[in-house]
Amino acid sequence: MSPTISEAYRELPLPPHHIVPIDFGSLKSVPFSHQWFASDTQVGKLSTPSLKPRLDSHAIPVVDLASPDVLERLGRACEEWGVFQVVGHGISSEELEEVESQAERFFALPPEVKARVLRSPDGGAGYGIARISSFFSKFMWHEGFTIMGSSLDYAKQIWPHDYQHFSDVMDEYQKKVKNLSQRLMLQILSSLKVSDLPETSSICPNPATASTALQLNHYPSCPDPDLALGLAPHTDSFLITVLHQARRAHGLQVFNDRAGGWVPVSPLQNALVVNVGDLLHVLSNGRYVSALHRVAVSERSRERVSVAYFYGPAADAEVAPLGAAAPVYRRFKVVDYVKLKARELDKAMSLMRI
Ligand SMILES: C=C1C[C@]23C[C@H]1CC[C@H]2[C@@]12CCC[C@@](C)(C(=O)O1)[C@H]2[C@@H]3C(=O)O
Ligand SMILES: O=C(O)CCC(=O)C(=O)O
Ligand SMILES: [Fe+2]
Repeated sequence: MSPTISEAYRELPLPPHHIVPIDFGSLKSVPFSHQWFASDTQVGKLSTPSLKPRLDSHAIPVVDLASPDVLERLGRACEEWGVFQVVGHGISSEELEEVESQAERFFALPPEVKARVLRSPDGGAGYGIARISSFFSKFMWHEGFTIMGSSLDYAKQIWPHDYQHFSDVMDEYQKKVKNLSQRLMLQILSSLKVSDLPETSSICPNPATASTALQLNHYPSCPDPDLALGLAPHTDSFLITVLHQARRAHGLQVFNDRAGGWVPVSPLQNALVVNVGDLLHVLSNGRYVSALHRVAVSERSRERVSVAYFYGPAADAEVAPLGAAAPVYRRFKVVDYVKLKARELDKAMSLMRI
């Protein structure tokens, strides 16, 4: 049997307080455990003096997949930002809204029902706090539900007599967003203009063996948004992430060197946000940036939901810079990188440098 991404977490089980979220619904103020100060948001070299973004969001590229110069636009967006919004992606707004409302339906359940699908201490999928939480001294204003593969078994545990709809919606969405991810990956890889791309084997990647995860994110309404942080700064690990953020749900910010700070990624009607992940950064030999991003809790008494789809090569596939005369990253197995990141977080990428 080939390894799966979840197996990467076997060696590093998390304690329960890094799995089970607090009962946000019962809180009238932000507990000390969830109050962030400037020094808490330091991740490696990047510290953030304030949660207020410094710039406006117009700079984030919007790429229409139907535009004739789509490859050039994708390439530039990946190189300069590592994040962009796609329109003309073919997934209908009805479908996105349905996924969003099923996610809301799940998060609205009482804590003891959500606990039926709790992530296991040594696993990757299930309900709980984001895995990166263990690297920070404060907890995030966030709960998540990671689905790997079909959501049917989870749905049966959550709604024993009414599981079909949730499961149909989530699995149908995974199919569509997987097709979109594959299409984007092929275009992004051709935007790299590498002369001899390997066959659609491991790296390209092969949709039949790809590592995928659907992550439902919930940022509950918060009594004091200035004190809390939705999701701490991180880069996504796989090749690309395709994210749907609910309308009017501000909060996602991306760090950009050229812009000199945090830039909000404002929700755009019918657009999906695409992030370059660590593995695409490696394939491009460092040319495409794996975007550092975070989520601020922007508004009082407004909750926020987002749905992220992570797309990567098979867990046992090998990744290395494509066609680079002077590679700056070693060749490594995807599963080994996920293990290393579980231990080292933001240091993992530089440990793979030659
Ligand atoms: C398939 C993935 C991708 C994961 C790990 C695993 C399951 C859940 C994903 C997230 C979702 C929340 C942010 C993140 C940083 C986290 O803590 O869990 C992501 C992480 C990654 O991109 O590394
Ligand atoms: O909720 C968001 O906008 C971002 C979520 C995210 O970064 C993630 O799931 O990795
Ligand atoms: Fe992310």
